[in-house]
Amino acid sequence: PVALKHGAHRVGKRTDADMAKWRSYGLGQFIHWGLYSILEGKYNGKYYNGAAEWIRSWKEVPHAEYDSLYKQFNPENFNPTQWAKMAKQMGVKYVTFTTKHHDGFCLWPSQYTQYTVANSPYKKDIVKQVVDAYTKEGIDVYLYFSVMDWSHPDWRTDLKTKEDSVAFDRFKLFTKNQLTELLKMYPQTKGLWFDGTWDTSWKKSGAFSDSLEQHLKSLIPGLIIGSRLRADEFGNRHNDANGVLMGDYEQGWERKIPKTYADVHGNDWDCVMTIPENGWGYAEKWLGHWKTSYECIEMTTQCVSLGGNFVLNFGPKADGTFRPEEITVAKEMGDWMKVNNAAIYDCEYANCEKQDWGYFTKKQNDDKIYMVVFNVPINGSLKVKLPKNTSIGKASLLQAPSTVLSTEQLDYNASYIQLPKGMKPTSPFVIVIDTKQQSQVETEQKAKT
Ligand SMILES: C[C@@H]1N[C@@H](C(=O)NCc2ccccc2)[C@H](O)[C@@H]1O
Repeated sequence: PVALKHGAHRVGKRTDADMAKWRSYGLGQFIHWGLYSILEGKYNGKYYNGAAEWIRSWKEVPHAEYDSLYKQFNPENFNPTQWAKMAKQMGVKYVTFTTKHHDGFCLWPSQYTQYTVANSPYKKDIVKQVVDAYTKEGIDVYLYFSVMDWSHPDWRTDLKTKEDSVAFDRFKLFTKNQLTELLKMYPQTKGLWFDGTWDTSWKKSGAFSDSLEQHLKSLIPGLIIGSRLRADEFGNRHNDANGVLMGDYEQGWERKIPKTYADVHGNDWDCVMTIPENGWGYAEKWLGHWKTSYECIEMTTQCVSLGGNFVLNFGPKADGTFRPEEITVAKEMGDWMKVNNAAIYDCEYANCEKQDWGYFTKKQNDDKIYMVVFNVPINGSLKVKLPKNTSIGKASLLQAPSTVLSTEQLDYNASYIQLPKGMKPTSPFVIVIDTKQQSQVETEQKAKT
């Protein structure tokens, strides 16, 4: 292995209680809200076909125009309690909220810049209101922070000259100061979700990113920070020069989901996902397909079945309200989670091979296995293959525990589960199976002879 001073400081998953809590979440909410929400993905009557929160980078938008949008920011319908209650009903266990996106506008009254909500007509501290309201609903709060800051004169995409390095040193101190004040002002923060760290300037700042991470963790012990913050001293990101993941979980799954367990390399990970095809900030027009609650339920299940968390994004309008499509997705997911959350919360990879009818999840610290069924074969019987020497003890419906399902054993680790005759599922449902090991089976069979 390569001798590294600023690579990963741990091999394998964190084993502390704070990380165990993170690992148990299953479902989270992302919220992207900022000045881009005012433009709604369009400018001068033309629609931007990129991600709406990137509209400042569109050639049609003069930077000075964009940067003066803060003078209009006054979300009169912003009601953080309503936001938190919608999230609670949806069944999310944590929220990740944009404190500062790439445009550099701060939704908290930072003392290190004038470009903040304190200087908008709204004036009040939005981050505080979100942190307090979600914490009150029992939802853990994580803060999104973009290192890349298009508004800051000292931001550099690369460090080509001495001047670049002198400026970027000032920028790094500014970044450290802002993050320090965020953790001091909002000590309930459970973790930081970093973004905007792909440029060469940051790849050349591996040692700084390492000391910054350690500094932040000294302010809030147990703080959870993903792999997107760090670079090692050779400019490697996510995995260091020895292929070891830096940070507490892998943050590479943006708008994509791993196909197999092998793809997650034994790491903790989250998948962050948009309801439209792309775009995190509010856009008046959603281009292409946007996801139904059914698709979001399947993605949540898929992520939990591979040991990760699914974090679904909501982009409120500039006035603080959510669009109907997002309200509907939250409501319908919540209705499903109300009945089926046992297969999502505190669950992990079941180490069973994927089968056509849906996904396996397994209760952490327990042998209970859940089958979340999305596809019922025409003959109404589900073929279930379990790990070697493992067979079904009892199969029952999560939503009707007294309904025991008839199972026909094919061999030690395969069975057919027959659905009850009259059962006509109209939404994904969960079968709970108590497993038994082959040695148990043999004992029972011997007892019979
Ligand atoms: C969470 C999202 N990340 C921001 C972004 O710039 N994504 C572009 C990107 C896409 C894939 C890997 C790294 C970066 C988007 O604007 C959202 O904030």
